[in-house]
Amino acid sequence: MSTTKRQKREISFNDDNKLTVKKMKKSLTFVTGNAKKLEELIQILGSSFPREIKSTKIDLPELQGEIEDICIKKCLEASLTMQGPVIVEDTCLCFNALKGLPGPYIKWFLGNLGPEGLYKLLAGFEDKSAQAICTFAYHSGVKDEEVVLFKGITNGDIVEPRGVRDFGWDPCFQPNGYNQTYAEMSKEEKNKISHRFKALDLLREYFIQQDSKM
Ligand SMILES: O=P(O)(O)OP(=O)(O)OP(=O)(O)OC[C@H]1O[C@@H](n2cnc3c(O)ncnc32)[C@H](O)[C@@H]1O
Ligand SMILES: [Mg+2]
Repeated sequence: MSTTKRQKREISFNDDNKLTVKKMKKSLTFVTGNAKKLEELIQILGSSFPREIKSTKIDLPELQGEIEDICIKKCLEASLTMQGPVIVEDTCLCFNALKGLPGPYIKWFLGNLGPEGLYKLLAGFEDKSAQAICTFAYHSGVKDEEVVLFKGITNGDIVEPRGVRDFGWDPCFQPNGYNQTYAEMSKEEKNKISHRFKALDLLREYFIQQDSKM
């Protein structure tokens, strides 16, 4: 094993003058311009996650294209900027009646139309169903290593906005099997079923396995 991959250890003497060796968590930087995403990530991963999460607020450029390509490019950009292990995330809201649009362009639709406008976009369609898709991308920071993707999807309907307005399109997304929008649910409840939770669950498993090999 190369020394760069070996887990750092903290060596100290305890009260009885015995030598203790504590494994130090390796860090992982979440690069995002969105404070709400970071807040949810911290709540979902909790303190048992094997890496220490750091964050840097950078609004990375997002190229047009398929979700996977957008995430891979965004992640490589972040890795180059940070020169170390990074994760980035891209969230899409895909209306089935519109064949998946706005999809990755939801930020611009939301910014211009607001949750009301998103609901009205589907006025002419009977099908109000939508998919909330969260894709996390990880890069180790090591040149030539590949980006790893983790995707979570929650299905639901686009409804007339209800609930608090503190995070994006939450007021107009009602997950299947619930009569509350994401914005009407408590944060704990949203974080148990959300697109972000599902993606982070896969990411958590990946790091538990990776770090247990060290
Ligand atoms: O820097 P990044 O991580 O890219 O943050 P961003 O705010 O630019 O985020 P995206 O590019 O992924 O665009 C997704 C849009 O959807 C919004 N959004 C993301 N996750 C959401 C969630 O769980 N509920 C409601 N709105 C969400 C977010 O505020 C953006 O307007
Ligand atoms: Mg963005």
